[in-house]
Amino acid sequence: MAHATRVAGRRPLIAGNWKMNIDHLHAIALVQKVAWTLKDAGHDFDDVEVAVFPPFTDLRSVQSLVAADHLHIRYGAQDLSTHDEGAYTGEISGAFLARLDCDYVIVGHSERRAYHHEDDAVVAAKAQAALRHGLVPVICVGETAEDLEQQGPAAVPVAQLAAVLDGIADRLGDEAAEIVVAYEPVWAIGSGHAATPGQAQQVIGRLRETIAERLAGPLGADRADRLADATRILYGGSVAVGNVAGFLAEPDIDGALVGGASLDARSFADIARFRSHVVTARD
Ligand SMILES: O=C(CO)COP(=O)(O)O
Repeated sequence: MAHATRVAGRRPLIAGNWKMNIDHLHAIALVQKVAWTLKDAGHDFDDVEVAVFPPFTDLRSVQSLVAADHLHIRYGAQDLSTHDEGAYTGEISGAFLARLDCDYVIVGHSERRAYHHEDDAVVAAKAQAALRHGLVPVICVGETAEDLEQQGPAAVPVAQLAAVLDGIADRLGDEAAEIVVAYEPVWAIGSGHAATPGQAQQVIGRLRETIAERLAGPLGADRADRLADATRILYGGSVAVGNVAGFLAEPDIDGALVGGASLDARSFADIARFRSHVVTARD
């Protein structure tokens, strides 16, 4: 499938993953400031969606603020349990996240894969759990520096995505089911060395093809193609005000998953306003 131009239906998504930063009191201030900064700048939230992913303990505060002030900021959690309820100490059910009006939940972030030993089967089960509760899973994939050296850039992210798709294909038969994919090369996360837009486009183009190829069997080629065209695929890894527009100028890149720069209201708002940036350097 060739994707020369961005499909009109894919609304860009600028997502801020706060990781284990910002307690619930600071969360209110940060979300308010992001919302006000964007409102003052005339941001069109229907044109570019903005979402934050605070720690679990912040979600209730964010929910209350967003509802009370009618903010257009969307939000989600950084993780969820594979289980729905029961004796799983310390776990958080997707049902609870849905009750807090979360739209999204991140699954398979490389930090969870590395520090909590989550393998593809666990990530697939988490994506399943998200869809079970009407949450959109933001499925993270990406290669380490070692993978890159040994297998090139696309092999590991493609295999990771294929494994998750196999686990959720039965749920994606439903036309309403939605997923978001985030390509985050591990070597680019928190390093200050982002991939180039061209590198990211190359892998993300392959990820889009993988959706079409992998789901053609279970869903039929037409539905698989439609889903591949409709799925938003984000780039993450040292996204900053100065580089975001270059990524979004690529045909298959539909947004950014921002870590460090999402903790500062001004930076995150400026990233969300990428349409007002001039793209100067292209590789
Ligand atoms: O891991 C990330 C987002 O999920 C990216 O983090 P940085 O933007 O800090 O590199």
